[in-house]
Amino acid sequence: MSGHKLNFIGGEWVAGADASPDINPSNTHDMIGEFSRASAAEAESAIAAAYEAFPAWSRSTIQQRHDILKNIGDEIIARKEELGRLLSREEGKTLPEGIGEVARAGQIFQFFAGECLRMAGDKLSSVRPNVDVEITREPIGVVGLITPWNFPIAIPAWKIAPALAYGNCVVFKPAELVPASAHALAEIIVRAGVPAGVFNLVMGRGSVVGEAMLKSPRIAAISFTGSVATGRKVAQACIGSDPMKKMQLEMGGKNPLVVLDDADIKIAVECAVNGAFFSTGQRCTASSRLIVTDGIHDKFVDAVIDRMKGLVVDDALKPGTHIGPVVDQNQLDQDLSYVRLGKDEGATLAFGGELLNREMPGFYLSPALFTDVDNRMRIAREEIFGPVATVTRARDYDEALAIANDTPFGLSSGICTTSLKHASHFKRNSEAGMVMVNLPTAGVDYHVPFGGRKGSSYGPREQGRYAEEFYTTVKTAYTYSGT
Ligand SMILES: NC(=O)C1=CN([C@@H]2O[C@H](COP(=O)(O)OP(=O)(O)OC[C@H]3O[C@@H](n4cnc5c(N)ncnc54)[C@H](OP(=O)(O)O)[C@@H]3O)[C@@H](O)[C@H]2O)C=CC1
Ligand SMILES: O=C(O)CCC(=O)C(=O)O
Repeated sequence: MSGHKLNFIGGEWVAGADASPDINPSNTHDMIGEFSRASAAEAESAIAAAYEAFPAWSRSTIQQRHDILKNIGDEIIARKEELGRLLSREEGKTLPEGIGEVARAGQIFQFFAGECLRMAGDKLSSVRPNVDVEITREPIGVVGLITPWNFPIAIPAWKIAPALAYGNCVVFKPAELVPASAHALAEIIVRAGVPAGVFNLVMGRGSVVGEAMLKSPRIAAISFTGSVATGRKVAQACIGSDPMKKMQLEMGGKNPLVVLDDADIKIAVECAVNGAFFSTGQRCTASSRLIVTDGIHDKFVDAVIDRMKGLVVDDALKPGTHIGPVVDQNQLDQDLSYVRLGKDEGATLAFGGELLNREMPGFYLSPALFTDVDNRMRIAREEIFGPVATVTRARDYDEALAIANDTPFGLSSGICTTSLKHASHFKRNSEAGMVMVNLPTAGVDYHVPFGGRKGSSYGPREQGRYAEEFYTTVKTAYTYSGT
């Protein structure tokens, strides 16, 4: 196991029980490196180290926390090209997307550096005489952060940065598919001067490391992003543990983009293609359901297909690539099985959905567009998490809105229209946590809340100043000052 990258536990870089290879999905002959895989016992020592470090870190000054987070953010931004290349090599999003994601991670750390200084409480009069009431926020303790593979640095950043900013200690378990970005981030965090035990990186399997975190009574809260199935397991474990854990779950989406007759067609096509297929459709905010009114339907579908014909699917690092490979064989199998299912369900595969050969072996799939899709079909209800989108025809705005809301999910939604009346009505009546007007459903700002409703999310919002709701606990103090 010599030469493999190590976990960071209690202030030390330590080898795991074994190691696993990190493979480039654009070229499966390219191994990025080998990364330690922790055992349950190693996960427990990370939790113990975090638990021990918590009393001192929770009392650290806001200046200390600010400086550490700012240093982290500054280094990430200064190295965005190099780190973006690493991210694109291991996850398969294009190089501009990889660099953009790294820059966003840096901005998130810088934002939360500022938030340390802005932490505030409330001072109120009591309903009783000579009594004052103070409401303050305190850190919650050790937080376990479990992240997915599709945003290998931005999602860890938007969990780690607020966790540290508000005085919590962190045990971070990245997805096994993307350890290189997580490890690079950990090196930066360590270099920025975080005291021993405050931040711990525990790479390894969800079923081993993740489960150990869920079982531990020393972890006060879990923030998870990933699939609905795993999210449910996390929720059950958090409720079942003693004491119960606070939890924040970000799960899937089946996000509608409504296109009305009066839409600017160029904007609508760009929103659809970007939202559905960029980042290989592997975004929980992807516009996987296009809901199009009668008058524009045929013109819109033709224009989207024309645009899709010009999309270059190739090696993520190659200049000119618009869409990189699918992340791995499992996800590719899932995407292909939904393409088969769509045809079996009676939808029309209007474009794509084919395996592609490129110079090197990788998981290449042409983006797929289904038309004649009934919203009851499984391809319109279940998250596919690949470059596969459906088009459903609607009579008018009212029917389009009803179809948009008819889903078990509620993460993001969008509408393309030039009508202020319809845009305003949609913003008020869309059953989603994030609503976009003439913008793709994916691609969000880093300083405002992120999260959804229904089956998409559970618990307080992530990101922006709303993040403090999850990463702090409220204390109400009463003082009697005498007569
Ligand atoms: N909403 C979103 O942003 C995402 C949704 N997905 C959806 O999930 C599907 C499967 O992707 P997958 O990566 O397997 O998603 P998972 O939900 O399984 O993985 C997300 C994270 O949870 C960890 N994990 C897995 N099992 C457990 C467990 N029992 N206890 C604690 N942690 C666990 C994973 O670890 P490890 O991977 O190391 O085993 C990973 O770090 C995708 O096809 C897509 O539909 C996936 C990613 C992101
Ligand atoms: O759309 C975005 O910018 C973020 C998407 C995301 O967080 C996700 O897919 O998990």
